[in-house]
Amino acid sequence: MWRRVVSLSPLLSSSKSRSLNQVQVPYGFNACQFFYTQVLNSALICFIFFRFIKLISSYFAPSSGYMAISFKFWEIRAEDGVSGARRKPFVTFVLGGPGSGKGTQCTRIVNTFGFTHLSVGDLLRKEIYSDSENGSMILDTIKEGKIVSSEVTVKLIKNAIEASENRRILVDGFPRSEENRIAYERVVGVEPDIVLFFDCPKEEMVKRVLNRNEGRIDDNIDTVKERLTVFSELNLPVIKYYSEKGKLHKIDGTGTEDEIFERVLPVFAALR
Ligand SMILES: Nc1ncnc2c1ncn2[C@@H]1O[C@H](COP(=O)(O)OP(=O)(O)O)[C@@H](O)[C@H]1O
Ligand SMILES: O=c1ccn([C@@H]2O[C@H](COP(=O)(O)OP(=O)(O)O)[C@@H](O)[C@H]2O)c(=O)[nH]1
Ligand SMILES: [Mg+2]
Repeated sequence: MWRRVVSLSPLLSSSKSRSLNQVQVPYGFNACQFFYTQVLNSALICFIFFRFIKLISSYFAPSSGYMAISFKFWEIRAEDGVSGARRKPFVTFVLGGPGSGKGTQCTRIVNTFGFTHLSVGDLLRKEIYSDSENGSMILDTIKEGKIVSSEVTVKLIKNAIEASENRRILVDGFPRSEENRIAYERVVGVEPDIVLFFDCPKEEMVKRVLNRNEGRIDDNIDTVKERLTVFSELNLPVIKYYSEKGKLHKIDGTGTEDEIFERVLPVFAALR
């Protein structure tokens, strides 16, 4: 009996237990040998079993507790700029000009597909009111319709992604320039999985922004004009980049909110 167990446990049978085995007491009760073989074997099997379950669940059950553990692992690796392969969060960038309906459609995607919505504009506005050292610079930049430096924005996004327990994340309104995009990839270490672009005529965007009625300092005709120029000059190249990479889903942003969402649904159909 002993011989059989020991021969099945090459990893656990130490040279000591093997020599004991060879010298004598192969059939007698030996507490030390019993521990090395039976108890440690069971522990090893349990360990391997749970590692296996964890690995499987990280691939097939994104919202499970095990996935949360895997996500933490990704965070640690992302610090080094290393892509965590399939363990990373599932990130969707949501792009479009001012008033194209990004925020509105994000709310629907959240409700239907369980994403967490990170509006980068909202993150920046929070900074203004939280008395942070960058507050006044952000306020001035938003008022002028320009783009806040990548150093500030990417840090806010990275922190928000790391704070999220949810693996599915919508990054709304970013990257707004090629420089933004490159900085994000350098700091966070991964590319987005999907990029949505709400394509809307300028006159419609201006009309929506001027009717938005949220008390925003940039919802006025002068700022919106500047934002449209910035959008054409700096944001369109980003959209082109993702289009060439085959990641872009261009959505017609005209019509009712319902009609637009109908066009969004197929993009995420596989995630239902
Ligand atoms: N399909 C639509 N038709 C008319 N108004 C819309 C539509 N989608 C959004 N809006 C309104 O237009 C304004 C801008 O929408 P929002 O989602 O904030 O756009 P963005 O985030 O791209 O600036 C909001 O007041 C919103 O309620
Ligand atoms: O990545 C970003 C996102 C926003 N902004 C600034 O925040 C403003 C408002 O952005 P938001 O996405 O809230 O506006 P929206 O497009 O939804 O109207 C922009 O015009 C920019 O000045 C920025 O600098 N970088
Ligand atoms: Mg918005």
